[in-house]
Amino acid sequence: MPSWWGKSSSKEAKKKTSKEGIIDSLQRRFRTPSENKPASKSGGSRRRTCDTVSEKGCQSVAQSRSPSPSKQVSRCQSFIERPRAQPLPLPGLQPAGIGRTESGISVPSKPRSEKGSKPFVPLLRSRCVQSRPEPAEVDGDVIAASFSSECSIDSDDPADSSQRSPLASDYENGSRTAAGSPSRMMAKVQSVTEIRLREATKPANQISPLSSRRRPLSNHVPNLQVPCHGTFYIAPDSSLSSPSRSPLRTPGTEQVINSAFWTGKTYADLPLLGSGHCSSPGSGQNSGHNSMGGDMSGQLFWQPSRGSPEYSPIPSPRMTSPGPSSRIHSGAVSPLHPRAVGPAPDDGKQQSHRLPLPPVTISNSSPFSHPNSAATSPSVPRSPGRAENPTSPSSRWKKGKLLGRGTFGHVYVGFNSESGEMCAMKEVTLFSDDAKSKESAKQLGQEIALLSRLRHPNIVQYYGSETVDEKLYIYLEYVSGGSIYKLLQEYGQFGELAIRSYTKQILSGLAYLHAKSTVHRDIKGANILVDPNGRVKLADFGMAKHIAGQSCPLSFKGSPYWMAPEVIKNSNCNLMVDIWSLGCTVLEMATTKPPWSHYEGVAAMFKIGNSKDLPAIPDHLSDDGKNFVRQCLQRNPLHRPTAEKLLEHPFVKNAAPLEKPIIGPEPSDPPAGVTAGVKSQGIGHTKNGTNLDPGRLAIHSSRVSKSGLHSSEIHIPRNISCPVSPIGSPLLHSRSPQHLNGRMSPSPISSPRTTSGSSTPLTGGSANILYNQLNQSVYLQEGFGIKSQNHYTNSPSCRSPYHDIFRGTQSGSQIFRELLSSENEAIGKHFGRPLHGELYDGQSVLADRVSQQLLRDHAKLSPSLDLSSCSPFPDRMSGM
Ligand SMILES: Nc1ncnc2c1ncn2[C@@H]1O[C@H](COP(=O)(O)OP(=O)(O)OP(=O)(O)O)[C@@H](O)[C@H]1O
Repeated sequence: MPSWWGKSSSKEAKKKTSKEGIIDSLQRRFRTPSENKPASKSGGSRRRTCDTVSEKGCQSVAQSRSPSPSKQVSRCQSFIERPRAQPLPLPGLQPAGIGRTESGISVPSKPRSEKGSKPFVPLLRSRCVQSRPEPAEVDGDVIAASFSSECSIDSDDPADSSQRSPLASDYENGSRTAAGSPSRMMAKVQSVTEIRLREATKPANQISPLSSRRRPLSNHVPNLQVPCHGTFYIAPDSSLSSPSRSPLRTPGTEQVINSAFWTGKTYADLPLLGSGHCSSPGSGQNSGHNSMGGDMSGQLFWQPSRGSPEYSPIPSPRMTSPGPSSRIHSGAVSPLHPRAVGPAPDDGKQQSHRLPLPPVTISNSSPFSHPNSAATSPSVPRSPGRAENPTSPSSRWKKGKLLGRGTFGHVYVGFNSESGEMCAMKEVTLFSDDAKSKESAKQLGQEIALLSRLRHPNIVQYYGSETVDEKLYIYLEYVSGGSIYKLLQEYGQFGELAIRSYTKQILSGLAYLHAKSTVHRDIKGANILVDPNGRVKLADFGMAKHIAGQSCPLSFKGSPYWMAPEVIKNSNCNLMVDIWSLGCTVLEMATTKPPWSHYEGVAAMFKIGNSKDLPAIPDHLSDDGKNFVRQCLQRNPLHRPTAEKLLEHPFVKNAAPLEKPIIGPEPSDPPAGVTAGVKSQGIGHTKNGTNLDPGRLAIHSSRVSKSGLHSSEIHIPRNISCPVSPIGSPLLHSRSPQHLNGRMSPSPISSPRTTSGSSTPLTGGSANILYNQLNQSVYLQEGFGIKSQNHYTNSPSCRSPYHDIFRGTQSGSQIFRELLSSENEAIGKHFGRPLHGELYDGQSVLADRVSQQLLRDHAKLSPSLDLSSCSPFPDRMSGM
C-alpha cells in the first residue's frame, strides 16, 4: 500500500526501522569489498528509505548478490506493505524526509550533503529490500510473487538507479513495467512466485535482493546478445533507453544485465535481472507510473518510475536520490547524466532558466542535414553574449518549474515572456557516445513520430522539438491541471459525474487513436492529464505503437495493474488492451486505486493473468458504471467493445460536460476594439451572441455534428480565464470566427505575437492558422485568408517524423535523427494527412506555429535553406 494510503507515519517509521535493519543485514551479507566504503550505507526499506539511502550514495547489494536466483528475488515496496491512507502532506505535516515546495512539488526535506557538489555518486543503488509480506495481507497463491518496486536492476545513472523501484509498479506509481516476452513473462512470474514463496519462508536476513546491480558481464551475462534492431525492443523506460544511464558514467554490470535482459534470458537468469527498476511510479516526481515497456522478449523489467514530482507524498527513490534529476530543489544536478549537470528546476522557489542557447553557426555539413533542419549541421554553441539573439527561438523560452520527471528526462513549464504563452518542455539529454542515449533517442523519435501525427482535443498536442547542444527539447501542450493520478492523490476519489466526463473524453481520445490503428498501451490515471476546465488529455505515448496488422505480438508493455490479461499471458495484444486499461482507470478514478492494487505488482499480474476473477467494483458506482467497467474488463479481448462502441454506452453517452457555461459580459460593456457583432469575454471571444468560446467551438461543434444536435442545443462552455490552459491559450483564438475574415483578434496576451510576428517557436507571427468549425477543416493563413490544404505547406500531410527542427550541435541532433528508425517511417506511412473534417484543437495551431517558426527562425540563420520542401528528408520520407 502506498505510504499515502498508510495509516500513520509512526507505523511507517517502525517499519522503516525494521527494514533498515534488514537492509543492513543484506548489505553485510552481500556487500562486496568494493562496496564496503564509508559512503555505502544501509538504506531503509520502502521508497522513502531508499531515497535516503540513495541520497547518501550508499547501498549497493547487487554485485554481491547470491548466485541463487531465488535469493535474488527481492521485494520492494508493495501496496500491501505500505502504510494505508497516509494523508496528503499538508503544510507543516509532511512526512519525514519529504518537503513540499511552493509549487507543490514534494521533495525530500532531508538535507543532502552532496547537493550541488555531488551530482553523481557511483554505485548508488536503490535497495531491493526483501521484505516479507504479512501473511494476513497476502493471498496464499501470490504471497511470494512480488518484486520490489524499489529495486533497481539497472541504471548507469547512480542517481537514477538509486531512485528506482523495480516493479516500479506499485500502483501508486502507476508504474509502468517493461518486460519482454509475455509468454515468458508469465512463466517468470510464476517462477518468481515460487521463489517468493520459498523466500517468504526464510528469515528476512536470508533473503537476498533480486537485484539489479551491475555485475561483470562475464559473470552474469555470459550470453549477452545485442537486441535485434528495428523493433521496440527497448522500452523507453529501460535503462538502456534512458539517457540518464550512460555507460560512460558508470560502466557497470547493471547495464550489461539489462542488455541481457532484452535478449530474453532464461528464467534461471531472471532473478539477476528481474528485480527491475526500483522506481516509485507515482512517488515523488514520478507521476506514478511504473510501467513495463518495450517490445522485448524474455525480460522482466520493471521500469523506473516516472512521474510528476508534484504529488506523491512518498518521495520517489528517484526523486530523493542523489540523482541530479531527482532533486528538484537540490541545485546543480543532472537528471540524466553527469555531464548534463545543470541547475535544478526548483529550489523551493520557482525559478526560470533560460533554455540552452542555440548554436550560432550552422552549416550543412552534416550527413543528416536537410534543408529544413536547423539542427542538421555542426554548430558552435552560442556564447553567453548572444543569449538575447532574437533569431533564437529557444532564447525566447524560459524553462520554468519542474512538472515531472519521466523516463527520458524532465518536463518543465516553458514560458515565453514575450507572448505570455506556456508549454510543457520535455528535456532529454543526448550523448553521442552513450548507447543508452541512442536508444532513448530512438524511443523518443518513435514517440514523436507518432505523436506528431495525432491531433485531437483529448490528446496532448505535440508542438515540435529541437535539439540544443546535447539536449533534445520536446514541446508539448501544457496541461496545467496535472494527471488524474495526481488529482486522485490530492483530492480523493472522483464523483461519478467527473468519472463519466473523464471517461467519455478518454474514450474519445482512444477512439481517435484506435482509428489510426494505434494502441496507447499505457492508459492509466498517471498518463491522463486534466486541464483546469476538466478537459482530459491522453499523454505519454512512449508506449504507444502503431499496429500494422491485427495485433502486436511480443509486446509486453503497460503498467501491471492496468495491464490486460492477454498482455500478461503473451497473447497477441491489440487495440483492446487499451479498453481493459480504461476499465481499470475507471476503477482507479472511483476508488483512487486500480484493481488488484492490494497485490504487489507481480502478484497482481499473476492474478490478472491467471485467475478468472474480476476486480471488485465499488458499490457506489451506478449500474451503468458497473456495467461499463464489466464491459471493459472482459478477459477475452474479443468481447470488449471498441472505444467507438463504448462511446454509446449510457455511462458516458449522456455524460454532462464539466465546463461551466459562459457568463457573458454586461451588454453595455463591450471592450474597446471589438468588431461589431463580436464581443470579447475575458480573453475569449464570442460570435454574434452565440457565446461560444472559439477555443471550444470546434470541439463542441464536433459534438453537435456527431450527435445531430442543433446549434441551439450546444452546451455553451465557459472559458475560465486560464491563460495557461489550452482553452485559455491565446492561440486558440486563431480559430476565432474573426479569422475567417482574415482578421486576427488575438487576446491581449497573444497580441504581441500575432501582430509582431515575433520569432518564438510557438508564436510565429505569420504562422499558418488552422481553423475548424462545424466539423469542417479550413486552413487559414494569417493575413491571407483561407488557404487550401494543398497549399498549406505545414499541413500535417507534410509532416514527417523529421519534420521538427533539430537545432543544436551535431552530436545531439545527429544522434537523434540518426536513430530515428525505419519503423518511424513506417509509422508515418500510416499517418498521413488527418482526415478531412478531423477535429483540430487550437493546440494544433500552436503546433503548426512551432514548426513553422522553427523553420523560419532557422531560415534566418541559414538563408539558403529551402523551406518549400514538406519533407526534410524526401529520400527517406518519400513513402509517406
Ligand atoms: N504536457 C504536459 N503538461 C503538464 N505536465 C506534463 C506534461 N507532460 C508531462 N507532464 C508531467 O511530467 C511528468 C513526466 O512526463 P512524462 O511521463 O510524459 O515523461 P516521460 O519521459 O514520457 O515518462 P515515461 O515515458 O517514463 O512515462 C508527468 O507525470 C506529468 O506530471
